[in-house]
Amino acid sequence: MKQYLDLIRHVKENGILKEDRTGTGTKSVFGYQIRFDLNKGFPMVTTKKLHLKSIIYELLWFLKGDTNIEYLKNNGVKIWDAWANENGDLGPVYGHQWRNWNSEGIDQITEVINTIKTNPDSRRMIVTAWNPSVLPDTSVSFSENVANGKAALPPCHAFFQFYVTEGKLSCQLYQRSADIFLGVPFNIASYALLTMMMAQVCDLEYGDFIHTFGDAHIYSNHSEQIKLQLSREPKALPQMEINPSIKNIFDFTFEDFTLVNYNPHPHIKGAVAV
Ligand SMILES: Nc1nc(=O)c2c([nH]1)NC[C@@H]1CN(c3ccc(C(=O)N[C@@H](CCC(=O)O)C(=O)O)cc3)CN21
Ligand SMILES: O=c1ccn([C@H]2C[C@H](O)[C@@H](COP(=O)(O)O)O2)c(=O)[nH]1
Repeated sequence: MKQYLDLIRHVKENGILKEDRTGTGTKSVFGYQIRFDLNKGFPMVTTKKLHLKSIIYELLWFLKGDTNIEYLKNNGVKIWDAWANENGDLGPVYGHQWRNWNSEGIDQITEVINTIKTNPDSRRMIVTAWNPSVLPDTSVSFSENVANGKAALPPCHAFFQFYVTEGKLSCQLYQRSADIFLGVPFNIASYALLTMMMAQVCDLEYGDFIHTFGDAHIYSNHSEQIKLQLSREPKALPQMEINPSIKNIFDFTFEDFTLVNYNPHPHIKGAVAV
């Protein structure tokens, strides 16, 4: 995961100190891109141990169109707890926009798969979670926004596009805001996995995952953790094995994924900025 360590070094060396919504403070750059050839191993950060279970269940939860944390909780995933209301709702976040955009019945995932299969040269194979009509009012609480039909948080991984060439499927993500220590390792693995799942159900080989960043930041309370990661020697990438019999994107279950040869350095704790 040289690409991830290079991103960290780039922000450490070129980042500007910047205040942020959470009041934590960040070192930030605007605009950066990394690329992973999905045939060269599964892009899981190895300089700290990642909780793959949370990544897989979160992705399956997005694909279900679910926006209540109950499913995540039932599977031991806590990463969205801080933003949900007392009923576990987050408002119309990622899953809602992917499967039922703007509550208009537009299933962007089904539509993009149909286009990949029937018109792979299309330059319009896009899924957008960004929906200006449900952006939260930052002067009120997360739960008040949810009560008003708004999203608790606007999407960070906001917009992605597919591309087919030589029988391979690639995906590029635009992430408007990126927490380099906590969020980004999850986001890389999640979109790499989504690209591989999409390739399998469209009978295509794996291409690249390209990750484009807007505001890429290191929170001030993550600088020791980041330093520790840079001191560690990266390990070889693991491989992700996916049950080859699944041919419908909505049929995948947790048991269909097996990560092999993942030998990371130990986990590093860090507080999440809310
Ligand atoms: N500040 C911030 N950073 C984020 O990455 C983030 C948000 N907020 N808000 C919305 C989602 C939630 N995401 C999160 C939230 C928490 C962890 C986290 O605490 N990770 C720990 C524990 C992992 C686990 O329990 O599975 C980690 O060590 O990776 C990761 C991603 C990504 N997003
Ligand atoms: O998938 C995700 C979701 C969130 N983040 C980070 C990026 C920011 O640090 C916060 C969101 O705060 P905003 O003020 O809305 O930008 O969460 C992430 O890295 N990945």
